[in-house]
Amino acid sequence: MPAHSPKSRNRELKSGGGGRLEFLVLSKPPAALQRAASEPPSPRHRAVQQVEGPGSGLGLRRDSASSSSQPDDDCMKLNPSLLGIALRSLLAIDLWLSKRLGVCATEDSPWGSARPIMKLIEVSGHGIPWIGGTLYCLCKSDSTAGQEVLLNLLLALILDLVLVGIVKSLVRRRRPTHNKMDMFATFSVDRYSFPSGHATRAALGGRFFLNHLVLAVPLRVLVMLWVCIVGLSRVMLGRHNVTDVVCGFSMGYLQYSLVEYMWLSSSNLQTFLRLLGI
Ligand SMILES: CC(C)=CCC/C(C)=C/CC/C(C)=C/COP(=O)(O)O
Repeated sequence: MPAHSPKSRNRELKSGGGGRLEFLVLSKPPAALQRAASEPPSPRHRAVQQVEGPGSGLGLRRDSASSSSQPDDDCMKLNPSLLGIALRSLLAIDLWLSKRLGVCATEDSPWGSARPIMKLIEVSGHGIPWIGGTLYCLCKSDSTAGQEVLLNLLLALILDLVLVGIVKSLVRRRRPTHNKMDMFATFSVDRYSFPSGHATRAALGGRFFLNHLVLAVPLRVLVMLWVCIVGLSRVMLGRHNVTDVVCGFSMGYLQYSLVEYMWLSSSNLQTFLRLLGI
């Protein structure tokens, strides 16, 4: 008998033909399939429906009676895309890895004794010392070149706070469950974790330092090390998942490029300050 005869198709259908069945549905719904749709769901499919809930998009909802009225929509649901599977796998790896790396999440964690030093690193990447420090240096600076760099840094840090706040409130990804929320001076959006504001600031500030300060090689290495340690400490403290930090680094890196692109020269700044009446 040929492999794709109607009888063999029906046999696959009755034996719950798996992925094969999905292709048959995509091409043209045979009469046997429509009959199957009106039959009560098998216990296995009922269980899957309960686990995934409605709208999970995993494609096993073909069994529900209502689905026979919208065959085109069903075709989409029956075939989880490769991208979807890849994203789900990445997310699962991210959660697993972040939990394993969250060794300083509480005092009772395996590396709980290193928590104070991790929190010190957290302070070094916090917005208050960065913005406060830049403002202080700006007041103390007596050269036009220095003022220009510092004012651009200040604007960059403010832009970073705004952009991170916007992305956090759009994505609304919860912080890891093992995180103990004992951070100081947070905004309300900081209950969300994507992207890591410390990581964006570290990448932005690190690039700023490397490009605008004349530093000896050991100091340049130290700056890069600090950026990496800030990122790692976010995951070790349980504040973030790995993807929050990786995306935070990318976002901070891009923000620096944006700041370079929109760089305000000292003459522009003086006009700007005059407009503000300062
Ligand atoms: C000068 C002034 C008003 C600064 C505000 C700085 C401030 C409160 C920034 C928030 C920093 C923060 C807690 C970010 C969250 O970082 P994640 O890495 O946990 O996303």
